[in-house]
Amino acid sequence: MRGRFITFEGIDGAGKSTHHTWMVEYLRAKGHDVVSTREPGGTPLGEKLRGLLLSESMDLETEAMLMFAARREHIVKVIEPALATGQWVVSDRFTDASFAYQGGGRGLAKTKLQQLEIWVQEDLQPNLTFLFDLDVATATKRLQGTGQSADRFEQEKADFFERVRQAYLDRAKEFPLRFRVIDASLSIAETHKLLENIILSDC
Ligand SMILES: Nc1ncnc2c1ncn2[C@@H]1O[C@H](COP(=O)(O)OP(=O)(O)OP(=O)(O)O)[C@@H](O)[C@H]1O
Ligand SMILES: Cc1cn([C@H]2C[C@H](O)[C@@H](COP(=O)(O)O)O2)c(=O)[nH]c1=O
Repeated sequence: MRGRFITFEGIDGAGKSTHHTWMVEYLRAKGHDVVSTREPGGTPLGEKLRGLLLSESMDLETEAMLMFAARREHIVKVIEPALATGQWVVSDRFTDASFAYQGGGRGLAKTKLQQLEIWVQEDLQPNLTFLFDLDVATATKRLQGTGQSADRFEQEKADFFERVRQAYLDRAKEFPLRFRVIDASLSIAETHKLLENIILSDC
């Protein structure tokens, strides 16, 4: 049986990596064979592209195409082979991030993103996407609390993240069957309970 493909999305600092890590452990404890991965990244080439994307200044269309180039490598080398053998793939970000960041945040035309999506993904879509929705001020405070230096995206201003947040919410409205919007202001323990209930009823 084909595995399930679950993605985690949200603005930087919303908590998706925290919950992604928890979900991978939760599913493994339930006996699933889980591939834990992330974007940009997930393959040796994808991780090299991630290094460039998170640090080098570049043209917006170059940025979008590099995100999708890393994604193509990820799909062909990791995601599809895993799903085909019944493994579950749990990814910290996927294509919704391109619509939110390059589309909403930076203003790249949606039609261009849609063309890249069809080219790179063919018929592949996640079975389930968790969107961690949080106000920008709280997300920024959480990021500052980690004490880590900010990458090229995290250095963007609040209005950029307001647009990214709105683009994610628009995307969730467009694909209501796939998305579950999570109030990311809940405590970590409350969120995990919520995720557990969703997984038990959906999968
Ligand atoms: N529900 C929560 N309540 C309070 N703090 C939280 C919550 N979820 C995560 N955090 C904390 O917020 C910080 C950022 O969390 P995390 O790295 O998971 O965010 P993220 O959305 O993955 O960010 P990025 O996309 O930049 O990696 C961490 O210190 C984490 O412990
Ligand atoms: C997949 C993808 C990612 N991004 C941005 C969003 C984040 O700021 C970084 C990845 O870092 P994270 O903290 O590990 O989530 O990349 C993007 O702009 N477009 C994309 O398609």
